[in-house]
Parts: sequence; C-alpha cells; structure tokens
Amino acid sequence: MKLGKIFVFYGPSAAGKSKIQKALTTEAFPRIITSTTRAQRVGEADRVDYIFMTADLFQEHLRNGDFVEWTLYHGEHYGTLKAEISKMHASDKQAHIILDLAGVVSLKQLFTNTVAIYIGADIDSIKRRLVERESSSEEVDWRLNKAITEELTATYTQHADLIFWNNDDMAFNETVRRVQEAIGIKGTFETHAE
Ligand SMILES: Nc1ncnc2c1ncn2[C@@H]1O[C@H](COP(=O)(O)OP(=O)(O)OP(=O)(O)O)[C@@H](O)[C@H]1O
Ligand SMILES: Nc1nc2c(ncn2[C@@H]2O[C@H](COP(=O)(O)O)[C@@H](O)[C@H]2O)c(=O)[nH]1
Repeated sequence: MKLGKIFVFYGPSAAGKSKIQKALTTEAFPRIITSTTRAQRVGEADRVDYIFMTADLFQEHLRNGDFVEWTLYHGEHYGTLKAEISKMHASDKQAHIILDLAGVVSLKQLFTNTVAIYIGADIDSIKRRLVERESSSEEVDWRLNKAITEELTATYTQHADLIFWNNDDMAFNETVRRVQEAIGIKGTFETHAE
C-alpha cells in the first residue's frame, strides 16, 4: 500500500480553513471528508463538505471502531472514518483534511507523514465572519471564546509545521498561493469570490 502525505488544516473557527481548502482541492490533491452530527449550514452539501450523520449513526460507527479519530466540539461529534483514509492510502496521492487540534495530534501519532498547517486570522476577522455565518449568537460567542482562549494561543500553534494568516485585510489569492507554494502543489487553482 502506497502512502502519500496528509496535510491537516487546523485553527480557529472562521479562520478560512474551508475556503483555502476548496481553492487547493483538485483530483490530484483531494480532500479527506470527515463526518459530523452538526446541522448542515446553508450552502453545504452532504459528502462534499462533510458526511452528515445522526447522533445514533455516529455512535454506531464509534462502537464498531470505524473512526481513526473523533472529537466533540460545541456539543456535536466530528470524526474521521477509517474508510475515508483508506481511499487516499489506496493511491500514492497526497491529500488534505480539516481537523481540530485533537485530530492533528492523533493523526501525527498514527501517520508519520502528517503535515500540520495552522490557519489563523485576527479576532476582528473571525468575529465579522462568525456573525455573518452563524444563526445563533450563543454559537458566535462560544466559537469566539474558544478562539481566544485556545485556538489563537501557543497551545494550538505549537503543533504547526506551517503557519498562515488569513485576515480580512489580506489578499486571499496571495495567501492561497503561499500555501500552495509551501506544500509544493503544482498546477492551477480556482479562487472563490465572496
Ligand atoms: N480572506 C477572507 N476574506 C473574507 N472572507 C473570508 C476570508 N477567508 C474566509 N472568509 C469567509 O469566512 C467564513 C468562514 O470561512 P471558512 O468556512 O473557510 O472558515 P473555517 O476556518 O473553515 O471555519 P470553521 O472551522 O468554523 O468551519 C466564510 O464565509 C468565508 O467565505
Ligand atoms: N478531530 C476532528 N475535528 C474535526 C473533524 N471534522 C471537523 N473538525 C473540526 O471541528 C471544528 C468545528 O467544525 P465546524 O465545521 O462545525 O466549524 C473545527 O475545528 C474543525 O476543524 C474531525 O473529523 N475530527
């Protein structure tokens, strides 16, 4: 079985991990799709953004030992199915995935060819994006607080092999170009206008 590198994007909520990941995804550089019990957001699609599943189904997968790793975030479960990792390992392709810090630590222990890429953004950018995206002010406050107390601190960034910032006042295309250059992915990429 061949083994390509796995690039893990992690960092605060609304830092732009998904937006950057979408810009980098190609057939040759696929993303590993994780599973969640949280509700689908407007614009998200099942098996594209996440494998959306019920809490019961998630528990069944847990009991069956189907997850490589899993986490709890804002009361919802998130996990990486072994089957999704196997798809990538069946080829020699490099791939990428979005996880939280617990996921980064687990993947680094399991796969020595894991590269952790921290995507950060300043608190004003995070707040603006969360207010625009989230439907509940409780969720905005919870995610902001987690960013301030954990995800923007050295406890989080110390696990990074590469660090990039994606603030509102920065040129997004340039950030994507620098990420692409750092991870050595050749070819074109599409950017996604706001
Ligand atoms: N550079 C940017 N300028 C303006 N808006 C941005 C920028 N980067 C991301 N956004 C917007 O911020 C919002 C959050 O981005 P995204 O979903 O990529 O974040 P994330 O890090 O994946 O968040 P989460 O972990 O909470 O799911 C989206 O609406 C996205 O379009
Ligand atoms: N350890 C894991 N973390 C995951 C997984 N899938 C997503 N995540 C992280 O969860 C939070 C919340 O995600 P959101 O889409 O609700 O904003 C975020 O930090 C993701 O990186 C996973 O399978 N395992």
